[in-house]
Amino acid sequence: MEEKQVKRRRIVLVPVPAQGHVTPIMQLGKALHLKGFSIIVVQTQYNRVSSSKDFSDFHFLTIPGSLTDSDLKNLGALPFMLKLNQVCEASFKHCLSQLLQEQGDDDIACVIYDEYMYFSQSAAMEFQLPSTALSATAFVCRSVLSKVNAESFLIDMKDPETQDKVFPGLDPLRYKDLPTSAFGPLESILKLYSNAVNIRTASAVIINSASCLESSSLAWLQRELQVPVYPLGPLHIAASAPSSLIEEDRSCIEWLDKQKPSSVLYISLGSLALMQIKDMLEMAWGLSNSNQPFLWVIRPGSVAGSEWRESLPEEFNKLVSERGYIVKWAPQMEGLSHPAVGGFWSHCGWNSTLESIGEGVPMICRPFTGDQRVNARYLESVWRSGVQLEGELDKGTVESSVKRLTVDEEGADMRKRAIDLKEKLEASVRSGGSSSSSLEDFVNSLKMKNFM
Ligand SMILES: O=c1ccn([C@@H]2O[C@H](COP(=O)(O)OP(=O)(O)O[C@H]3O[C@H](CO)[C@@H](O)[C@H](O)[C@H]3O)[C@@H](O)[C@H]2O)c(=O)[nH]1
Repeated sequence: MEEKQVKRRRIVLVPVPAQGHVTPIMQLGKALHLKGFSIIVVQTQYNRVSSSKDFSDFHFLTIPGSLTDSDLKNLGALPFMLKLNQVCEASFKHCLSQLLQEQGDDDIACVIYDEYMYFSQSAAMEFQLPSTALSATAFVCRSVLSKVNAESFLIDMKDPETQDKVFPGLDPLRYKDLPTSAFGPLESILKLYSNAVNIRTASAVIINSASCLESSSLAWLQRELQVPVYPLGPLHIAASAPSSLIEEDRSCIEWLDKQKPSSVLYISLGSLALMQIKDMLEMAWGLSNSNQPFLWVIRPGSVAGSEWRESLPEEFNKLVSERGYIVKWAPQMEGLSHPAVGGFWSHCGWNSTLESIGEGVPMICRPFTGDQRVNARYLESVWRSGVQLEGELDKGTVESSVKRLTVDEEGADMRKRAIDLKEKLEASVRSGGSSSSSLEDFVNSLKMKNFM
């Protein structure tokens, strides 16, 4: 007898073309696919996820973005995002209209877009399709974007006296911890923030965090945003979906296999951070003096000036061959879950933060920009599973913080707290946990006709 094919309703995903944003939206896609939806990923031609075996059931479409080579070379990340929003709206509308012609408007359950791809929301509205914004940051960062008037905040920040003060209502965050960006001019920051704050016009908001990590910020958002807020994180535990845009060097896992349990410091600064050679040398010497083994991800283009290898002293190269391992890109999740890894030196991007907490690994926090300072402050002062390095980087501080994390009693205490958080996060995505129930609620809301 012929098996009757059950028709799946479709969900359209619109990722930002950058690793830290692609990762959570693809994990969300995987989680929703497991709930019975068919997934269409609409990407621009910049930085695309490929339809690997992990996404063989997903359908991938590309919309033209029409940015010039000079735009791509010269625009910083924020002006790039603003421009992308201008140039993609028409092509996305065309794409949606074609999808609707194929099967009828009842068939698309929702357009889920990264909050910085806000052109998707106006396109969805034109076709009267429900839309949901995905926020790839912590609840507290999302609430900062809504609570802080960016214009007056940036003026206050010009006064050096203000920087160390706690921002009213955001304790323990200080002015200097709030998300500013080194990526673009003031004007772009204000525009992008104010557009992203328009998240209220979406039908709902999904956030990649869990209530056990930051319950009061979640409660504030649920009160203030006036649209349903679904905390579904950590998405990487809810649904594994490897979506690396850069080729992973798996040889580092073999190297980790040969190291002692909890001895290695894993160092990675995510997909965007740019490091100065001066800081890199201080790190190298501090690591050298700490006597701990290390696995260091040095992504091409992540060090200002291409001659970093030549800038390293010969002794450091010797040290790397004896006690360290350098790769261009690692399978990070596998690395963090490896028994040899005892600590993580991170820029505190939100994915890395969740992945580290999710594996019970304590952190050395050296944030660069944007939300990373908020995450670092929370890791040190709220979750108490990290130490933050502030001010000028020098080899003495690097050495002592590596020892604090991997050798001292303080590191063992941080590890205990990190493991406690890991257990709570795992419980939140298990059936009946807060994030798992929230996913059920979101899926049920998609079945209702009035979800708009
Ligand atoms: O060798 C590596 C290094 C990183 N990763 C992965 O790359 C992702 C990096 O994401 P994240 O830690 O969030 O850093 P960024 O790439 O810097 O992410 C941007 O986007 C994030 C989400 O909005 C923000 O929190 C950050 O501040 C912003 O810089 C993570 O999933 C890592 O597992 C690898 O797989 N291999």
